Amino acid sequence: MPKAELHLHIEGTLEPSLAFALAERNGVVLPFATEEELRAAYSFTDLQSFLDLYYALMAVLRTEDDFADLADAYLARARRQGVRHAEIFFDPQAHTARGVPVGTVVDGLTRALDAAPRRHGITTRLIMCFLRDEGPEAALATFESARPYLDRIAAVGLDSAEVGHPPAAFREVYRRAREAGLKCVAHAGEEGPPAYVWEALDVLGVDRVDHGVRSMEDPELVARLAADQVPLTVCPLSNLRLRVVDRLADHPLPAMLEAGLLVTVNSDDPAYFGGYVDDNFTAVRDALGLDAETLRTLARNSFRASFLDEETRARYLAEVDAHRD
Ligand SMILES: Nc1ncnc2[nH]cnc12
Ligand SMILES: [Zn+2]
Repeated sequence: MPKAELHLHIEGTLEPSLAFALAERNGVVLPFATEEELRAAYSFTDLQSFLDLYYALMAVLRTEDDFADLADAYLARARRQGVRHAEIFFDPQAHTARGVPVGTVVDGLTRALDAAPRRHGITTRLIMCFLRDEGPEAALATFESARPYLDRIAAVGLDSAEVGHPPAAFREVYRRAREAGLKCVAHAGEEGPPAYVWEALDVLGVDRVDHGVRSMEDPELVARLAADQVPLTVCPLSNLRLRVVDRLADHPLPAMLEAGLLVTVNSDDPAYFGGYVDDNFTAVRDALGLDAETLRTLARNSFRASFLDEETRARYLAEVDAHRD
């Protein structure tokens, strides 16, 4: 099924094999002797336990080539999963903190993204995320340091440790982003309460909410999201691995669809969570008993919720309608 992926951290596509290859290339010593040892650490109790490993492993990403190789490897895999369009997050602060300039990151990623239509048959957008646990001043400094690259960036986002870091503090950086013509998204309602989703909508003015699954605890919020058809980028295998849900069979995805929300299915950090986007489609189909029409709705939603121009969006939607299993 043709689909768009709208919630994908490029750093979360760093597979153990590439991590070890880049460690070797850059002379970085990892605190794991083998790929098996590293994989054994992929047992998470919550978001923070994942983030600790996610940031640690980024030590191997140092040069423009590293970022280009990382993105190209993701795009090759994504195409095999039916992805025709990808809107890709990156975390500049996770790299500048280690002395890697934002320009190195953007140049490497855009080298792979620019080649993607002809190399992989995938169109892309780039979304620059701020690390909410680093605070609003650091986000502002990051935004200003990225100004020379904004013509290659479609949107800003907000990620990292959610609880205790509500969206409202980031009002000014989102105002500047919108003023610069960028779209706005934010992680909210993953581990954080519905109040954070309200703030993302009303204070930051986001065009999409990333995750948003805890919105289901607040009927008024559900009504608002449905009325405005605010897209939610849901990541089922991520929610399972980070213990947002105990079992995939308990996932609120069917209730979200039932409530008329514009829901999409995505992979978040596929190298860590046991599956790329089509694996997420298959997992929810099997665990939640979703039928073929519902899966097609999810694929249609992914293009409807994208930042594509209308003409390209219509072309992809026609591909979904023409698709036969
Ligand atoms: N699921 C997630 N939530 C918040 N920040 C993240 N960074 C990478 N993956 C994330
Ligand atoms: Zn995410």
